[in-house]
Amino acid sequence: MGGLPLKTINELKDEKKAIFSIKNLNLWYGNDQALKNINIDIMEKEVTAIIGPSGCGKSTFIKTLNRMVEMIPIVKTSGEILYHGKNIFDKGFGVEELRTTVGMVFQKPNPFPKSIYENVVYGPKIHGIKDKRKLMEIAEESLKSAALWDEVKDRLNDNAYGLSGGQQQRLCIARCLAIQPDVLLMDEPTSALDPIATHRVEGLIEELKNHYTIVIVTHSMHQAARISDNTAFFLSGDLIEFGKTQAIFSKPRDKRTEDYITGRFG
Ligand SMILES: Nc1ncnc2c1ncn2[C@@H]1O[C@H](COP(=O)(O)OP(=O)(O)OP(=O)(O)O)[C@@H](O)[C@H]1O
Repeated sequence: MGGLPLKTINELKDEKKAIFSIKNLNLWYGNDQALKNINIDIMEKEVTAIIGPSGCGKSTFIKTLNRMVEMIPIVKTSGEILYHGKNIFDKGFGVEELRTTVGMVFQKPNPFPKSIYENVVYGPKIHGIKDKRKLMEIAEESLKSAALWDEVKDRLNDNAYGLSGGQQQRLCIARCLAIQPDVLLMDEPTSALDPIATHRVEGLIEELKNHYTIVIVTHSMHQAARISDNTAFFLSGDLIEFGKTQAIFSKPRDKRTEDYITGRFG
């Protein structure tokens, strides 16, 4: 019987799907255009790094993915962002749900002024989980996934502000994981951390990508090269180049990308 040729394992591996498909995305703050006709696919269970000089639109771009940027009243957008095939800008699209499944970790760790435990179970409690045993299970699992459990298991009721910066950032990651997101947006998550804490969070990101899709804004070329699968280089609101990180860093197609990654500007 005839039929389609069997696919090799490598071909099957390459068949990851796009979680986000961004099509002709434009964004303005008042009259100033910050994103210009962006087209990019964010692939499932891969790390996509967003790089580029200060003010090029990196943060704006990732905050558009969970529609957080629209909290700023002067923001206008055009184009489409398909999330699992549905346009997030469509009327009736569930923004609250989007912000649950697309979690965000910020530059500076921002735990709540509550205990370590309460920080992690905050989201699940809001989503109606009341059972104490279930909440404890979620806390343990999330803290383990964020590689923090061993350091905090004996002091879950201590205030989160007593943790180091690196621990606070991993706690914020645990807080995101507790509501079972499928995407993690990270806006320079290690810029406020020392090299050892940075190393731990980078190791954690490599581990997390087995389960989650990650988009990370970074100013560190080394970090982008070390931890990402794909890299997007932005300049003045334009997406100059996007592709496999290895290719971008070894053979950039655009002279401007090359100048940026070799430190000639930015
Ligand atoms: N709330 C705002 N109101 C008006 N303009 C803004 C606002 N936020 C950002 N912008 C402008 O949009 C452009 C892109 O800013 P954005 O913060 O996205 O850049 P970035 O690449 O993340 O910069 P950085 O690396 O310095 O964090 C800049 O010109 C910035 O001044």
